[in-house]
Amino acid sequence: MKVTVVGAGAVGASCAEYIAMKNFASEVVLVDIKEGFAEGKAMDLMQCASLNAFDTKITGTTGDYSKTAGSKVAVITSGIPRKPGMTREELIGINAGIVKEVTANLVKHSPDVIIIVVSNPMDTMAYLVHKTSGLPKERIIGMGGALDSARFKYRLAEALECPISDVDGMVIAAHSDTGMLPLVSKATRNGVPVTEFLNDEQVAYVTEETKVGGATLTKLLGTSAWYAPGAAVSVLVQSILCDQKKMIPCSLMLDGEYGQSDICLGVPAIIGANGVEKIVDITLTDAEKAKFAEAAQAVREVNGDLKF
Ligand SMILES: NC(=O)C1=CN([C@@H]2O[C@H](COP(=O)(O)OP(=O)(O)OC[C@H]3O[C@@H](n4cnc5c(N)ncnc54)[C@H](O)[C@@H]3O)[C@@H](O)[C@H]2O)C=CC1
Ligand SMILES: O=C([O-])CC(=O)C(=O)O
Repeated sequence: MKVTVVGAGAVGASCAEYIAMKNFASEVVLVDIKEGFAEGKAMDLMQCASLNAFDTKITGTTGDYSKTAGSKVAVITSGIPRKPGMTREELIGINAGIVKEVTANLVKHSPDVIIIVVSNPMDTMAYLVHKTSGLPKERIIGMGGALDSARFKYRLAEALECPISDVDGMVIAAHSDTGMLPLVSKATRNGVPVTEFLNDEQVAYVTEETKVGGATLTKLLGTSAWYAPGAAVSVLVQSILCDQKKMIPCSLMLDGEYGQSDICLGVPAIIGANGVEKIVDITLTDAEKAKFAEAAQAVREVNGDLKF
């Protein structure tokens, strides 16, 4: 099955690389606006095929969306990343126009496509795709929670001084420095609540470092991260293409779930061949419910800046 990745920059190329390396897609089409850039990235990646033993065909195009026709999944990574000191929300002015235009081109050539939105501010960009694409809500997925949960597990394992594979945990709510909600109450080390091992100070450190995970990397790198974002997208794409029905937190259009409507926010969902197969309603503590509502309010304000 064919996957399109729009934006052949840092995140887009990483998405294409991880998808190809996992060898579950027949073709990945990279699209970029910069002349020759997607073609070059595709060629470089294809020259890894014999070295890394994958058969996925990777092609590139400068803006010719006819090459994306019949895509099962399209990933939108086009747009600018933040620089140190910026918030994701500050990217809305440039990225909204790009995401809207790219969405229209994708849907024109692949009316049955499932869109994964990566460009920031992601929750608002996912909302924009809902409002402008005409696609059913099951076929629009914002990627944030998969990445934020991976960062949560990284920080938990660091605090617990244990392998990351011993740790489980999930981050929901907004993909923003203040609106992320790492669910400490549900995080475990081999099934045992992490709160049995970590004191309040350690828990507060893990929570805060998780929330600013993207900002920390942006400060270190001078631009935002790409390896873990690409890997997180590849997990979502694989769950769709292979109908794995994994439970993954994603930014989805809510219609009463978690007390919210007409907003995209990170919630756990079953992701399979049809896209979003079910939003999973989990029990939150009162404090978590309050934080979820606070995050929703902040995202709603950013959504208010959109012009359709
Ligand atoms: N949701 C998430 O978890 C994450 C989101 N991001 C976001 O992903 C986006 C991309 O980040 P990077 O790849 O680091 O940026 P980048 O600058 O390396 O790549 C972006 C690419 O988009 C292309 N582009 C711009 N306008 C286009 C258009 N109209 N059509 C096709 N291509 C176009 C550019 O030419 C560039 O190659 C940013 O908005 C960033 O904030 C990044 C990491 C994680
Ligand atoms: O931090 C950023 O701007 C990019 C992003 O969303 C992330 O890495 O989580």
